[in-house]
Amino acid sequence: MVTAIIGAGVMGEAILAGLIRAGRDASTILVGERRPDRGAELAQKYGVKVVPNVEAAVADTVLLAVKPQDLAATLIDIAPNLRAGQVLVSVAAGKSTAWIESQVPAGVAVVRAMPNTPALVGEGMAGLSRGSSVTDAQYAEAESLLSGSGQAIEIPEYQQDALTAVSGSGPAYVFYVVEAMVEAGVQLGLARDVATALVQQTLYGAATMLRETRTHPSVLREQVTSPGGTTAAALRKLDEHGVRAAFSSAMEACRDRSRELAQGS
Ligand SMILES: NC(=O)C1=CN([C@@H]2O[C@H](COP(=O)(O)OP(=O)(O)OC[C@H]3O[C@@H](n4cnc5c(N)ncnc54)[C@H](O)[C@@H]3O)[C@@H](O)[C@H]2O)C=CC1
Ligand SMILES: O=C(O)[C@@H]1CCC=N1
Repeated sequence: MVTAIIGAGVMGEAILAGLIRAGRDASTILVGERRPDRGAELAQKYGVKVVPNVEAAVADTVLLAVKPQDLAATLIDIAPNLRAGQVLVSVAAGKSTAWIESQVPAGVAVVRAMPNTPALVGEGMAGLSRGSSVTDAQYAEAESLLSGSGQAIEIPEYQQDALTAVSGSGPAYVFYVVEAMVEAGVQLGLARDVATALVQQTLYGAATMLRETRTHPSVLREQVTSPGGTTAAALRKLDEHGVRAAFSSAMEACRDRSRELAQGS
């Protein structure tokens, strides 16, 4: 079974790294990347073969990791080389299976997936949705592309825009919060490297508590919050600045942008 990754930028590399980490033989992976220097970099780093995207398109399973705005042109390029029975997995934000199916030969099994960048370190979270003609075996093959780099769940396609707002874009919100905490620590007089180390380990520890205790986050937050203490003073300020409401409206904007991308803009 040969797997191809067409578009090997941030996300394409994250999935490629996951496949290699999961034990997939590099000789069974083709990369179709239009930037020659980027292709050469990945060939050297992972031992995969880099080929023109039209050649990559003949693989048993083809993962498309180009920008949503580049997907139509990419499908026009590769459609003549696709055939019924192949599995085509797209990670392009907003792009529906129905639309992709309309661009490729009948019988190609289309799966829409929304991964995230922690896939690069084996801790990704991906949501997958089947198109109109995907067998269980074909779905399992698509899932194996993503599960090598973290967790993968199946969701109804109408929920893909919401999932994008939570886990697809979610790492960016976390990194944004980290930046804000480090800057605030520096403002409070800590050296930048000290503030960075404190924030990183705090994030890692809190994430590990969430995963290992399986306790509701509000309970974990209360454990930190002594009555009349320091944390209560900080949380009151976060509420005063509307941080919860800001997350709600940011994630609605993310969902809406995913819907707009479906229309091609
Ligand atoms: N970056 C992220 O956190 C996530 C991105 N995605 C989706 O993944 C896709 C890729 O995003 P990124 O990796 O961030 O973009 P990127 O810009 O880093 O990578 C896209 C790559 O595709 C290549 N490319 C474009 N057209 C091509 C073609 N016709 N043939 C061969 N190569 C071609 C580009 O040279 C580039 O290397 C997007 O559709 C995005 O919606 C999904 C989940 C998370
Ligand atoms: O920002 C974007 O459009 C992509 C999709 C999800 C994460 N990054």
